[in-house]
Amino acid sequence: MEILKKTIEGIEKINRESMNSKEKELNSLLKTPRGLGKMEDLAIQLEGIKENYTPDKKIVLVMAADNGVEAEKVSASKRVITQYVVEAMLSGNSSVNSLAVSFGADVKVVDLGIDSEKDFFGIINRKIMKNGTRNIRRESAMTREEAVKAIETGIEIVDELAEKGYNLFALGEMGIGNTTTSSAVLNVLTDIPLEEIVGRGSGINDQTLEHKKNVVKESIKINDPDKTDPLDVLAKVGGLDIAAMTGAFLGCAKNRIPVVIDGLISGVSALLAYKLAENSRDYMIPSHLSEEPGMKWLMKEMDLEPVFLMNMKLGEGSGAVLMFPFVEAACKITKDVRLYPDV
Ligand SMILES: Cc1cc2ncn([C@H]3O[C@H](COP(=O)(O)O)[C@@H](O)[C@H]3O)c2cc1C
Ligand SMILES: O=C(O)c1cccnc1
Repeated sequence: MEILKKTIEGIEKINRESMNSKEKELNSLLKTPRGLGKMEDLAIQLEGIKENYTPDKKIVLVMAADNGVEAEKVSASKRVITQYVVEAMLSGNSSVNSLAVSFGADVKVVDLGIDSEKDFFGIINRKIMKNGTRNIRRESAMTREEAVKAIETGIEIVDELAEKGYNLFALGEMGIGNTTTSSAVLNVLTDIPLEEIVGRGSGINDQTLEHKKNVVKESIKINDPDKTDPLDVLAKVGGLDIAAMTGAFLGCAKNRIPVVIDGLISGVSALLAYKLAENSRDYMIPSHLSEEPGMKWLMKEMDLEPVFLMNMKLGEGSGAVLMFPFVEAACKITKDVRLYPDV
């Protein structure tokens, strides 16, 4: 708990003065006022995070773990798919790797609780629960201690990677069943009705969708999480993947590193980080509007606006990494564009 407490205390607001001077600089360029729209907002945000910021080393950090609720048949895929996809990621052959190569980013995967005895080559092994979380339809996913440990693991990993020079992060995940857990967390933390949140995840049919909504409803009823206590909500109906991403969002904010949000699960983790430390939102950059219905509500809740409408519904950080070239370009505007002449 000490690491989490210190991290929360260490997250500062981004620098208003630097942002104002960047805005002035952008307004002095040979273009229409605010002509570059959101690219200008991004340039201003990045300057507030760090003066003269430019991305040097870019990374998609994937938090992987299994979710006990998979036993309720809420996903189109079997539990074992978590490890198959993780193995593909580690050999450079999952969807996110394909995109990351184009955008010059590394991909690293953390095992928080993949239900497998395998020694995955190249993984960051930080297993907290050997077989993944417990089934939220029956009991708490984690104890509060386990949830805090997973958050703190996320923080520590960001610290280690920041030490190695990574200064632009995208946060993704892999864990069959995690659109169920993240929908449950979102439903408890907001007043948005379940009908508006629960979606098809990795591709379920109408009948399973109704079943999934019931599982979320019953899981919340059985665990009765305290909506005013984000850690209680996370521990009872969340997951290790969500917890570790929550920590990573906090860790990036503490290290003054910009961090891109991916889809629903990444977004729910961002929301948890925001609830734990309001200032952490200043360091977050939205990317795409996932097709999971909860995503648009989640963005509204955080007062963020996604940039891409790509019809993506995958996770892994695949939508977030698309934002990397935009971050790079935003940093260059005031370096490259001429000043407006005095005429
Ligand atoms: C082959 C495959 C690759 C994936 N990569 C990410 N996910 C995504 O799907 C899962 C969430 O959906 P649900 O809640 O329905 O299980 C997560 O693991 C997420 O990362 C995948 C899913 C599959 C099947
Ligand atoms: O929004 C997401 O991140 C998402 C959607 C479907 C499946 N997996 C992840």
